[in-house]
Amino acid sequence: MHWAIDLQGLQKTFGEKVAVEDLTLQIPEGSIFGFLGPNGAGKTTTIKMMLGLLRPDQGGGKILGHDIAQHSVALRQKVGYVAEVQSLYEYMSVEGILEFCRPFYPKWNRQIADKYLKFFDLPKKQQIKNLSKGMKTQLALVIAMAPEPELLILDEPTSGLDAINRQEFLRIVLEELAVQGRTVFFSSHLLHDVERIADHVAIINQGRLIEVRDVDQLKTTVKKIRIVFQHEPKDDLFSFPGVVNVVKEGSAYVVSVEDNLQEILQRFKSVPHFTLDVIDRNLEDIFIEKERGDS
Ligand SMILES: Nc1ncnc2c1ncn2[C@@H]1O[C@H](COP(=O)(O)OP(=O)(O)OP(=O)(O)O)[C@@H](O)[C@H]1O
Repeated sequence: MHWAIDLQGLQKTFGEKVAVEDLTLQIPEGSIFGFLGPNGAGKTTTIKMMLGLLRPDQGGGKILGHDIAQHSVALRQKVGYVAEVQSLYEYMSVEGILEFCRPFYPKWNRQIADKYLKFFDLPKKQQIKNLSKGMKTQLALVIAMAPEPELLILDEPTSGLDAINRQEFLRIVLEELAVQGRTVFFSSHLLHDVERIADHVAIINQGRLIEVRDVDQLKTTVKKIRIVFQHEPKDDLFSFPGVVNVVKEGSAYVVSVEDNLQEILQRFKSVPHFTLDVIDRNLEDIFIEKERGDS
């Protein structure tokens, strides 16, 4: 397996605050990877360490095979990055900044830049300082896409965009990059966006990686079973690998399952019951449960 991103024990502390703690994460080439977490979880700090913009206190890693500590130009030319807050030269015009960026990238593709300028309807002559926040994000994406990056890193890419532009933005990420087998790493706290486009997802909270999952697997094997028994079941009914949480809601037991779904269903079905329902847990449920530390 080739890893596009291979991070080993990354750690960063600001004063007393451990922003990222012993983070190890490997992301296969060609995946669309959603990096989920609430505000202050450590997403931006992780991304900045990946890009060599922040030096880790401990640990290290490789991006597209390049050591992150080396700040290599070759790596920068292969990675597109859209920051959470855009720091573009405000005095330049839209076309001016594209001309400015072009010489840094041997693979800069003018047709791609033009295509997205048109697509987002960005005014070429407009000064950057007069663009809205969403337009700046769109321009940053144009700049990140034009060099045909092997890896695109997006930090909360949709936060400044309205709903329609968000959809379009995500569609581009999917159509242009995923189809070509490039890797996309994007952070978000919007579960819905992540669920729609990511094939893998990691959840980070308080600097710690809580979970890394395959989204399809998550959707097929991670379920809740809601069951109303005819008689109170024996305690050991729920002691089975894959059962991660059991909550009593009125007369029903709601059992969170992460593995061995079929076996667990058989087990429950063999006990006299009135009703048994299998309920999907979407990322949001899982995320909230993990946040609370329920499971
Ligand atoms: N330069 C800094 N100096 C001090 N503390 C910092 C610095 N950068 C980040 N932090 C702290 O580290 C923690 C992680 O911040 P980070 O920006 O990585 O989170 P995030 O997940 O990207 O959050 P958000 O979604 O709000 O952008 C926060 O508690 C933040 O206050």
